[in-house]
Amino acid sequence: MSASLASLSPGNASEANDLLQQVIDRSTHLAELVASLTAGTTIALVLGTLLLLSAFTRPKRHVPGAPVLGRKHWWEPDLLLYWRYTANARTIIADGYKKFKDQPFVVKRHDVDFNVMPHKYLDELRLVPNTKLSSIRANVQNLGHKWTFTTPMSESNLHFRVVQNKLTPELPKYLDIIKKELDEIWSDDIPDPQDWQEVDIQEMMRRLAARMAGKVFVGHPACRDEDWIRISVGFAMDVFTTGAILRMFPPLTHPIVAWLIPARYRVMENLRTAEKILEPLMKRHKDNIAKKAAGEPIEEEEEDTLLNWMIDRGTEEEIRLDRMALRQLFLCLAAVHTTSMSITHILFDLCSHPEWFPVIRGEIDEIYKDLGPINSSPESSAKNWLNRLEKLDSFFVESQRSNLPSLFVPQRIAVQSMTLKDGTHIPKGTKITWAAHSHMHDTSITQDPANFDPMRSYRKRHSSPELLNKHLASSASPNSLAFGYGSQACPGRTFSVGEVKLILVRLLSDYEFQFTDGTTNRPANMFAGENSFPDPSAKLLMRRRRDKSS
Ligand code: HEM
Repeated sequence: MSASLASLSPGNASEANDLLQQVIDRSTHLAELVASLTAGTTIALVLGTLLLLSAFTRPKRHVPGAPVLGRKHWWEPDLLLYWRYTANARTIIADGYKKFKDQPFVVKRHDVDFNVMPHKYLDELRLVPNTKLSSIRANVQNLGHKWTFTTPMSESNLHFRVVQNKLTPELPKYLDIIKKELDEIWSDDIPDPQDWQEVDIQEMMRRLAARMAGKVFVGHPACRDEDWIRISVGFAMDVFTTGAILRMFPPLTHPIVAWLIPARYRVMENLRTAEKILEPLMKRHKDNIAKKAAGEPIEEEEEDTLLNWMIDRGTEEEIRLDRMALRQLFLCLAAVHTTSMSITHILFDLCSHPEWFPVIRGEIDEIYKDLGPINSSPESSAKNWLNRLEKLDSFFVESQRSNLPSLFVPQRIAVQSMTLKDGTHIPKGTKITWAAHSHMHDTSITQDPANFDPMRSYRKRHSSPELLNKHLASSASPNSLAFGYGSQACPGRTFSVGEVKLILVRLLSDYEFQFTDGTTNRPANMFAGENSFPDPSAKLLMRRRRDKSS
């Protein structure tokens, strides 16, 4: 339009006036149109534009030659693939595994392309350090990175070191500690109904897992502080919700979408509350260090918590209050829901295969007869006692195989480009993963994989003396990927297996469970993208055991 105005000669003034009038009219219409837009429409328009832009500008990091899955027609834009993935990841991944299990393939999520690697590469990549292939970067990306304030987690691995170098080596001590705590707080969270009562077993288990983790992470009395329990459960939920909503929109839109997500404001509140609770604890510990150094007496011995270990060993930056608040809540995120979901899944699996209740209870009763109650003598330390629960251990393994929290385990981001022995190139920034669920349900790996067979690992362990310490619930092996694999596999796995067993021993010894509709039909797990979880609305009926004499 500016070009046509410039071409007018002075003699054509009336024509110019007409044209000018038209311009003014149109601008007025445009102004009226803009003025008539509601805030909602404006946001929708801006988001729509960014959505389209993102679809074409999003970085694509692929292992060269890897086919892209999830497209129904060659002309489909990537945007459709992203949405299809959110609703249908399970089918897309299973199809990909069937077609391409011996070569890398790509599935597209809104924010990232997953390069699904063949199983044969697991061992080659097993010991590659996090400076080259990073698990924490992959996790932080899943959690919404800067939009959920989790990015600093990828700058230090103090959270990993404290679990690996403090909690796990001192496991016997910490299991005894949490057993005592469990006994003291049990009746706060667990009802004792004489007749069938509907219970929200998932919420009950979240609270127990949060309390157990709290006892070890921050000690008493913080572990019993309702605010601490609330944020150690809530932080994960709020971060996941924020991350999941953000993932439904392309990265270019995140600066806008993030501000519209209520859960993100709760993440901020969780972090502030953690700082308030941790500040006096950190000060007390630092004061005590100073007193000890000066040879002065300290008023009260502190508990040997993971918090104190980190203060003693972390750099100034790592133990800054805001960083410590994030680190503690991240540890809760890693520890609480994973553990509580495992217990829920085991109970659901038992209720759908109730013939296993007497078998597991029989095992528990036998150990009682041999060792007495847990911690009643030097031989009955929690670790010794729980190690003897071989059938429960095997049930746990099968329950995990059937209910993996993520279809993709492990996940890594290539911090630098690397080339594998067979020449396969992984460009810097690529997200690689393994289709753990498909692999663990492959008939060449697991016989009759659709069958829930809880004694699979028990039979394997007892098939030869060399295998007795293999195939455990806490093992991270190429065919058992629930805890990841290699040097970055879950460092808290032996602790979490101990927690799960401690809680189940008490639940199964004292109570009966069944589904609310009286059937043995397990509520189907739910999926969002690659993540899977028990149906949040699923409850159980619970009552005190009637077949127990004392
Ligand atoms: C049944 C319960 C649990 C499950 C299924 C689970 C699963 C996992 C998985 C799959 C990973 C990633 C491993 C990899 O990429 O190779 C992981 C990492 C991790 N887990 Fe666990 N975990 C559980 C309990 C715990 C507990 C109780 C703690 C702490 C006491 C813990 C602390 C961690 C930490 C610190 C990481 C490393 C995070 C990172 O730096 O990337 N986990 N876990």
